[in-house]
Amino acid sequence: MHELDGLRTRIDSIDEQIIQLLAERFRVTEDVGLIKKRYQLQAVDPQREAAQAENFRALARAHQLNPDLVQHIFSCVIQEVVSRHRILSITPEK
Ligand SMILES: O=C(O)C(=O)C[C@]1(C(=O)O)C=C[C@@H](O)C=C1
Repeated sequence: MHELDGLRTRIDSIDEQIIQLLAERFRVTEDVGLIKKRYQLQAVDPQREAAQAENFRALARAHQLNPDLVQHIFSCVIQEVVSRHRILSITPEK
């Protein structure tokens, strides 16, 4: 159906943009991980995460999204970042 195809094309394009931004975010957090390793900082920063959570929820509400859903999505992303930082911290330098 032509009507549906047009909408699906837009969805695919939005999904691609989300993935590009996600990849960019992981590149930035990789740099954060290197700094944390250099200064022997903890992978998790609870204060920073609490501030981010407040911001995510406010942004979600401003965009008429479910704050719990947005929080959940970012929690998954941040969990992956923390796990990468932990691996990086125990990986010997080349
Ligand atoms: O800002 C940091 O300290 C990060 O390591 C990045 C990040 C994030 O992905 O946003 C990940 C883990 C921290 O607990 C807080 C935030």
